[in-house]
Amino acid sequence: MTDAAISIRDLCKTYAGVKGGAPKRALDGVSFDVQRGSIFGLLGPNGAGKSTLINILAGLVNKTNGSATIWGFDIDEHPRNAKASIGIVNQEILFDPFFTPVETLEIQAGLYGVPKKERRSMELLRAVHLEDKAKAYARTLSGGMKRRLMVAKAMVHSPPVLVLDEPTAGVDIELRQQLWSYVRSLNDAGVTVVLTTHYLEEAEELCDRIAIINHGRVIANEPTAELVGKAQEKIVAVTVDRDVAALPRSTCFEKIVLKGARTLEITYSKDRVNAGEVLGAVQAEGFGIVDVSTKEADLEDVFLNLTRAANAG
Ligand SMILES: Nc1ncnc2c1ncn2[C@@H]1O[C@H](COP(=O)(O)OP(=O)(O)OP(=O)(O)O)[C@@H](O)[C@H]1O
Repeated sequence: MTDAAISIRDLCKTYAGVKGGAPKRALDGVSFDVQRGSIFGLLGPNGAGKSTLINILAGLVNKTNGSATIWGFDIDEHPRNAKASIGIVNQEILFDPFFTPVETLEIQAGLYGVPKKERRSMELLRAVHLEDKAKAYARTLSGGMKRRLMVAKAMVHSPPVLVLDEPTAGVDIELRQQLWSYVRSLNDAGVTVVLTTHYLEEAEELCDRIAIINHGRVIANEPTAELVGKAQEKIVAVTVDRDVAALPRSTCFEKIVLKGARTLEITYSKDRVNAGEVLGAVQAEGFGIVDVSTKEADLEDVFLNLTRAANAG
């Protein structure tokens, strides 16, 4: 029995080849835990295996090997309890366009066996800012509204774990912010959240911990701050005391470009040199330093470095 919200061990999935084609190994021994109460990010390039993993948790895809528990319930031994413990928002928008949002939620609650007096369809619609659309046909909702209805639909049975598979694809910035603030409020209320996203800044902003999956394998699984700290390349912008006629040279610099008459943008590898050495190299070329600013590495850098390294290895 594990205390994790989700616990995955050695999960493998091989899809049979279509029409005599080669079988496809989509998950190749994936293991990780999602702590209760956290927001966990699952990142990876297209085709990495994220949807396969989520569909196994949802009971929509049969795993080839390995095990998974949701809220302590093994998906093979206690599939009903495991399913009741998780709400999943899929990439595709799925609901009957002829039902209204409130009907959609009532039907979903019925499917999960939520008794009528425990249903909270209007409360959920209010939370996702769709109260005034409660009785409109779902087909008349905008893309962003449909997406938010999907989130409300995933929450009808009040699961302790909410999984969002690429929930903001095609959602504009304002609605995305609204969606995230709702996800945050659910998390504040104790719901464990797992999300897959291609928006790295978003994962960086929202997630406590991030796992990166590539070609069906986990290549990183760390607290967000540590993962971001892993980016090796740093950029420092240095403003010098006179116009730069010729760029200074040094083995400390990975790259140097002139930004305006007196500002140098220098990329350096922080596992090789430190900022002091970089500035010293500029001074050694006869420049006085007037101002300095650094750019922190973001997740995009880490992600590219890790996937590049994993692909090369
Ligand atoms: N039903 C299937 N039959 C055969 N191969 C499949 C099937 N579903 C997925 N795959 C393959 O398995 C691999 C993983 O796909 P999956 O959809 O899990 O990736 P993903 O990380 O979710 O990608 P994306 O972000 O594009 O959705 C891909 O190579 C995909 O082509």
